[in-house]
Amino acid sequence: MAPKIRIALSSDHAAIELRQIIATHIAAKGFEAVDIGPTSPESTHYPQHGEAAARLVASGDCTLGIILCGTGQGIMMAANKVKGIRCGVCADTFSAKMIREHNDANMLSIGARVVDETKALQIVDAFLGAQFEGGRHATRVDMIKALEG
Ligand SMILES: O=C(CO)[C@H](O)[C@H](O)COP(=O)(O)O
Repeated sequence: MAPKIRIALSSDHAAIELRQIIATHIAAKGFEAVDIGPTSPESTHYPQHGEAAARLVASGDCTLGIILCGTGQGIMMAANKVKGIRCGVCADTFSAKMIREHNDANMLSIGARVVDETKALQIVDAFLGAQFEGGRHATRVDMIKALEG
């Protein structure tokens, strides 16, 4: 049997419940959910959680990552500071599909205060179900990589 694709998950306090729902959802779909928390509802700082998930992806420990905060924006900004990470915030399924197909995104960010559970799971499915198309998009992704220095 092929090893399960490992998906890193993290969030801040604004998205704990939704993150856990997503972890259960993707595990039911056959992925390995590597949920690194937090589990406490205490207020915390999204940069550290974004970085932690991003490092799992950048190191190759996990293939993809899904991160959440209130808007999805701050944790996305933090994750994108880690070399090798291409993370987009999505509030719709079209964008979630396109960041994989055109941008070769390896992380998805979702705002738990922006979308409801149903939409969030649709976004996750769109992201995980899409594949990078390569071709002309590879040229552009290489240009993004070149900006990393
Ligand atoms: O969305 C976020 C970052 O982009 C955070 O979840 C949000 O800023 C947290 O706010 P608060 O401390 O008021 O719960």
